[in-house]
Amino acid sequence: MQQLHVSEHPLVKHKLTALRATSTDHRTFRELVRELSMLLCYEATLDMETKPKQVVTPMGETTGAEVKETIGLVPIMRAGIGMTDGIMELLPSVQVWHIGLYRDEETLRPVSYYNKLPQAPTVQVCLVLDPMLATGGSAIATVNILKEWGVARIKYVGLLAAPEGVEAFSSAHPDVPIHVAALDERLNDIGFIVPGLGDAGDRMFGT
Ligand SMILES: O=P(O)(O)OC[C@H]1O[C@H](OP(=O)(O)OP(=O)(O)O)[C@H](O)[C@@H]1O
Ligand SMILES: O=c1cc[nH]c(=O)[nH]1
Ligand SMILES: [Mg+2]
Repeated sequence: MQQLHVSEHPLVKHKLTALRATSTDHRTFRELVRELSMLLCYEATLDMETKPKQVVTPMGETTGAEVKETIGLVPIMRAGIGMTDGIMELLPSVQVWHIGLYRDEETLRPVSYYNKLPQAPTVQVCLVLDPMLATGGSAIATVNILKEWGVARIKYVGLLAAPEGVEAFSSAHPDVPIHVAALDERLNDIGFIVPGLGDAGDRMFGT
């Protein structure tokens, strides 16, 4: 589990606690997901490559930096959509490529329903966005799609992970780092993360 990065940031812990609470309404839930996503993105992009860039200031000139890599956000619908907006504001010239997957309630296997990736990759780095890594099936399937597309570097950014999901994901994709706000205790018998936060998509969109 070397590729697992669990945030230690006090703000992440504070906001995640509010997110988990049953009493948190849909609007606040969305706002917290947005804020947590930005904080986690900051941590997940600490190793992003830059190149020197000259800048003229009112007081002179200096060498600054600009992000070198082209970055793609890959939100897994539906719940991953809630993580996209805030991160788009942080990252310059980002592209967003949606992937539609839902988890079959009986088998817990991901079912694909949307993928409009063009033939050749248009980004160098992809951040897969989905709040919940439960069995890991949805995240594994998405990274399979991105590797087949030809993306060189991929990271997963989520909010909560179950140990079972981390294990499965790390075995399938040992090269892909996982960035989350917390590693929870376990999955229950219907594949939900415990203590978790319930159904992320339903809480986000009020369904
Ligand atoms: O790790 P897994 O076992 O694959 O489970 C995680 C998936 O389940 C949830 O999506 P869901 O299927 O509920 O779809 P939704 O976002 O449309 O509600 C969640 O957002 C992940 O995509
Ligand atoms: O706990 C869980 C597991 C999968 N998907 C969710 O939204 N919540
Ligand atoms: Mg759901």
